[in-house]
Amino acid sequence: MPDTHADAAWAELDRLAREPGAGAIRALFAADPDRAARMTHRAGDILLDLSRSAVSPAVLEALLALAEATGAPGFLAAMARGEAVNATERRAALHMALRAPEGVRMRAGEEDASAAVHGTLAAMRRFTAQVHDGTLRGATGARFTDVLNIGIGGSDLGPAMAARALWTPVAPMRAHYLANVDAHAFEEIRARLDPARTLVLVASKTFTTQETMANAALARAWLAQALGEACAGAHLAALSTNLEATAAFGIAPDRVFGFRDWVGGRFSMWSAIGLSLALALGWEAFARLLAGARMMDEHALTAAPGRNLPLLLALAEVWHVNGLGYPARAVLPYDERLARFPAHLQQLEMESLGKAVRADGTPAPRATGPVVFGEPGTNAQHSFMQLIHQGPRPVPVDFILVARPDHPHAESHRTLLANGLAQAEALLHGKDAAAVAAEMRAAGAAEAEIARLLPHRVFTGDRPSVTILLPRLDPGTLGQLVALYEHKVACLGALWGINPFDQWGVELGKQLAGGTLAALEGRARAKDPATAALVAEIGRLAAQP
Ligand SMILES: O=P(O)(O)OC[C@H]1O[C@](O)(CO)[C@@H](O)[C@@H]1O
Repeated sequence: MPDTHADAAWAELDRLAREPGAGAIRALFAADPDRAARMTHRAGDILLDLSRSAVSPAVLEALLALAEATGAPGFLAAMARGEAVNATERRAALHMALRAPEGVRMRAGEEDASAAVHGTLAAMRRFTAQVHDGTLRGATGARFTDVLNIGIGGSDLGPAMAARALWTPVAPMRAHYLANVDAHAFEEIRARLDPARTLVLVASKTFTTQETMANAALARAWLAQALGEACAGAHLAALSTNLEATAAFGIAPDRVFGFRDWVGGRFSMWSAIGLSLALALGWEAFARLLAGARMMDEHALTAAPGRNLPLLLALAEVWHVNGLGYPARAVLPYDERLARFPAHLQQLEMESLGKAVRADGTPAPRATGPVVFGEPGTNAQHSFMQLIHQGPRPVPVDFILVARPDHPHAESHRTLLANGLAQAEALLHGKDAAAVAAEMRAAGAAEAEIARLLPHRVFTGDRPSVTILLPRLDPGTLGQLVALYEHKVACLGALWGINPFDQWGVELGKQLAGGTLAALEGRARAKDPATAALVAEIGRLAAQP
């Protein structure tokens, strides 16, 4: 579609944003008693309630016109066709191939992506079975009980999140995740591990990431010291696209599980990067995770725009960010098992959408990805929710609720859900001055006291949220949930015209770290005066007894 169509769609959204009452959500409910039902959509096991978003029927129409004009649904289709949608790096973004069943053939350019994927899955499955049945053991003959995944960013966050969400005490192995180059993290994890029973996975797409290589060296030295130099290899495997580097690190080729450059780091938990999940949760669980994601892929690729969950989620974000100017969004899973889900989304969304330049190199004329942060409810309520209820700028919230718990404490679960539902209600309805005054009067407060506290106790309301409801948390529903957000990110890339699959913004700090390391080691002087002064002070403090 020519840009003029997109310009016209944006102009209509800008016009709607200037209308009095834009963003007034209670008025939308007042105007339409069926809004809750009308704005609730389902796909697979997922229910998405957009009724408490600030999207009005007119805004939705304009947003759908924008989706058509920017070719957002077509962008997902181009991804699935293996086109080089990652324009700056001239690559496909074919994570959908990682969860496509055998028989569905997907290509990345000339390459038969599906053949590569199923070859790796078969190798991962064999390896997992051999570890579980004891065919593959540690150097002392002990069975592996623990898997330590060493990786960072996309080589850590997705698997760490899913392991936390899905692990149960009856699972075949325990999984541990080491990401930070801060060796306090290594020391803390190794204190929990028996090297004789630990399988170490070095997870790095590039196999050059400084943090991961440093931690891998620490882990190998730990294994060598405990078991002998020659035995360390029996405890190591690699998950990477860089087979030369894994060989140089000394990992035997049959211990290397590969993937291709058309798998972006933050979309890679379905690839060999997910091996820790297969080991810790069992192959069936990993397969169900993939199948869940596949279900969402099919929905995203085939559902009409007005019923397409990832697209609708993306469109609501466009309205909140561009129409109403809300610069952040909070993600609140009301399920402790999803404690790392916000961290996964932080990378998925902010590394993908934190761009000020469009895919064609021109400046993005509008705001793009918002700040994303979150914590599990109810903990968040006793932390940053004050700002979300009463801060000057609304922060839309994604509430994620799970209907059925996997524990026997029904009352705790009802309390948890009641809190999540109540937060969404409080954000929407707020509490006006009359209600506050009446409440205080009923409690016997003096008029002067009411006047003094009234401004502090008023809630404006009309603060947007969306609610995602899962029937239960299991590999299938988690796969659907993660893929929902992956496709939302891709849709936003298309809507904003930015490339959601590159991440040049992380390069500069990496480059400068080399120079600052030289300064810390006394081999060079830091160029930046503030860094030079801090390096000197660090040296002085570190030398103190
Ligand atoms: O898997 P690798 O190559 O070690 O990279 C880890 C992470 O580093 C980044 O490239 C940048 O932080 C992420 O995109 C990626 O997930």
